[in-house]
Amino acid sequence: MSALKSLEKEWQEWLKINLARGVPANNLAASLFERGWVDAAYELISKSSNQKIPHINMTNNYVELSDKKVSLSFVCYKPFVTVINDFLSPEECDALISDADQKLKASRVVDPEDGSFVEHSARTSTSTGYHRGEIDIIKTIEARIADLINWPVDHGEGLQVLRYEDGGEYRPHFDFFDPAKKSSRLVTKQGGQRVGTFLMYLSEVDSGGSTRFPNLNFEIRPNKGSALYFANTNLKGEIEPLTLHAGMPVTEGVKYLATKWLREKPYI
Ligand SMILES: O=C(O)CCC(=O)C(=O)O
Ligand SMILES: [Fe+2]
Repeated sequence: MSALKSLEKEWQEWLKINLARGVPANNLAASLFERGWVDAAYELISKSSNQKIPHINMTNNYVELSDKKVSLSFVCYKPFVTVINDFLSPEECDALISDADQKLKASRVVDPEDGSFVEHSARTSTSTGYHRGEIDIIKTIEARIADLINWPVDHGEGLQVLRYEDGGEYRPHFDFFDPAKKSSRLVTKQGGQRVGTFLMYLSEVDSGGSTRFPNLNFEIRPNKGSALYFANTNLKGEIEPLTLHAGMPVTEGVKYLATKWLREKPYI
C-alpha cells in the first residue's frame, strides 16, 4: 500500500494543491516528515524529484531484511534518528572485534584546514579502517545496512572499528562536512556529502560510553549488537546542525563500535 495513498484525504488534497502551486516537493515532504509520516515523505521525494536519500521503512516496528528481521526501538523525526535492535548477532560482533583487535591504532579526525587525517585529543580511541567488502563478515554487514536503509553499498565509506577504554571519548562533533569550510570541497570531491551515519555497538559497556546528542537532549546507550542510524542532512539536502553528537567517556568496561558513514554519491 502506498504511504501517500494511505494519508488522510485532507492531506492528500493539501499535497495536490501545493504541488500544483509549484511548492517544491521536498518542502512538502519536510512537513509530512515532521508529523512522523516518514514513509509518505520519502515516497513523495522519490516520486517527484531526482533526489534520493537513505530511507528505512517505518511502517512497522520491525523491518524484514533479506537475511533477518530487526526491530526498531527508538525514533526521533527531526533530525531522523533511530535505534535498531539486534542488528548484529553476538557472534558477528565478536568476529569483527577479534579481527579488528590486531589492527587498532590511535584514531584520527579530518583536519578542518587541509582535509588530511590527523590525531586529535577530541577523539581518544584506537581504531582501524577497512575497505568495503574487505573480509566476509564486513561484506555481510554492508549488504545488511544497504538493505535496511535502501542505500547502495558503493555509497558507503569503508567500515571503521573503534575501541574506547577507560576515559576514551569522541567529543561533540558533526559527521557532515560543513560547506563553509575550506576542507569540505576536498573531502566531498569523491562521494559528496556524508548524508547518514550508521553506528553499531559491538560490546556491552558497564558504565558511560553513550552516544549523546546535546542539542536533542538524549543519549543512546551501547547495547551489544544494536545499531544507531541518523541522517546528517535534512529532506532538502541541507546539513542538519541538530545532529551534533558525542561518544561520551567510557567509565567502566571497553566500548567497541563500528562506524559506517554514508555518502550522497558513489564513493570510490
Ligand atoms: O562513539 C560514539 O558513540 C560516536 C562515534 C561517532 O560519532 C563517529 O564515529 O562518528
Ligand atoms: Fe560521529
